[in-house]
Amino acid sequence: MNALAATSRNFRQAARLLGLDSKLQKSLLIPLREIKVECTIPKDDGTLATFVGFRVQHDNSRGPMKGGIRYHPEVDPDEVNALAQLMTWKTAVAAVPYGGAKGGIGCTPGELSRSELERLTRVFTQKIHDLIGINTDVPAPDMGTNAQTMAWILDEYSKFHGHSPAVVTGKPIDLGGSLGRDAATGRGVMYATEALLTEYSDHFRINLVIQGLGNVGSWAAKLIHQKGGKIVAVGDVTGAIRNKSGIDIPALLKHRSEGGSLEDFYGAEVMDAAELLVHECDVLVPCALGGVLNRENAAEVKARFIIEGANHPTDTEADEILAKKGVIVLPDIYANSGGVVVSYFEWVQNIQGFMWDEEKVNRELQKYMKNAFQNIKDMCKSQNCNLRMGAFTLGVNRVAKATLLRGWEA
Ligand SMILES: NC(=O)C1=CN([C@@H]2O[C@H](COP(=O)(O)OP(=O)(O)OC[C@H]3O[C@@H](n4cnc5c(N)ncnc54)[C@H](OP(=O)(O)O)[C@@H]3O)[C@@H](O)[C@H]2O)C=CC1
Ligand SMILES: O=C(O)CCC(=O)C(=O)O
Repeated sequence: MNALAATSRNFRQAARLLGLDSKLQKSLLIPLREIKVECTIPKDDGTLATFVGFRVQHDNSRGPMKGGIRYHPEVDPDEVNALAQLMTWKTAVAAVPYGGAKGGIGCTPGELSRSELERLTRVFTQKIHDLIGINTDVPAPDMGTNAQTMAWILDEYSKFHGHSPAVVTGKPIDLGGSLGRDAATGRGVMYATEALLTEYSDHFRINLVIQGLGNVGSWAAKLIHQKGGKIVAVGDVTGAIRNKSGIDIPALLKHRSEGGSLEDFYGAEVMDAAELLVHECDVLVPCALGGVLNRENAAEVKARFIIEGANHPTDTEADEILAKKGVIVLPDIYANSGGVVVSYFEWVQNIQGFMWDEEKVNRELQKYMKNAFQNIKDMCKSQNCNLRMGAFTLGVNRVAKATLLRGWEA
């Protein structure tokens, strides 16, 4: 079952629990708009290269649509559709006044030069500029994109519409970005882990495994390590390493920032990357691709808890296998919502023309994460369901309410 089928299935299950009628279900499920554009750029060697870009705007009943832009070879319409839908439920779970969207370009960013990436981003922005905007759809970074990508979108968009910092979030601080946004998704993962462990276990005196050391994974690793969590194995696209006494995360991140690879890090031993997700640990934190937990490996997972830093890391079959094993899964639409929460703070700061200090950003983020966790738990209790369904029913219910309040008059 692909990500779209799985996400839609979770939606339908939540809608049934909530007793939503079938017409409303249909209206909530079908995206408001799907955009597909051809992006041709001259490469540095003078030859042309054509890429396909997507933006799916799923729902705007609670506010402007919001979601990242991904640059990855596996970006396809179904995946972007699923990720846009997840954003609709995520913004509702987080209680930020947004709908959901997601975009992406099918490309391998590592194979493009900086100037090729800039040209590609500008061409994509030219093709979608009249469909995004401060009050319509506000992009942000996702896999393969970063603050620099947002700066190029902001610059290109502003050529058509005048200086518009609030059209993207996750941009550089010097262009109106928010303090704390770069760390926000990883920090949110840390707060989510803390909330779950406080509920079920012995706080941060536990062993963790983290997959992905990009924006989300590296910040999550750093902040969880600071809290006393022992990270016994990590992996990225090149492989994985382990150390049962705990990896020195600051040293590892410094080593990587200086161009070092996992393989040549002295403080851990290289392990088979395929074993990472089934490595002995208490908490598994996938922070890379979708669908990494599936029927091939779910039965072998040793963790008691899974914190979904990535979007849709656990496919439907894995979800069922893990539930039977008693593994508790903290779902993506809550666990990685710290990014969009601080994106909301960034957008608010841009509109107010006022900058918050980082302490306020982090304090507010913690408040949002705590409230959402409590709301999910309440939903789990009233619906007698697991955390994923608790989050889905919470999000879907809020979007359904907003949709009904707006009315159906043509
Ligand atoms: N950025 C954000 O604010 C948010 C991101 N997310 C989700 O978090 C996940 C990660 O995003 P983000 O950190 O931004 O992305 P990045 O591009 O910054 O990092 C991705 C990481 O995943 C690793 N990776 C890629 N492919 C594989 C693979 N096959 N096996 C193992 N590791 C792999 C990369 O390895 P390498 O370092 O070697 O390239 C990198 O460490 C995505 O699912 C994204 O949708 C969710 C909410 C917000
Ligand atoms: O910060 C944002 O607007 C969205 C981040 C994102 O794409 C996500 O939460 O998956």
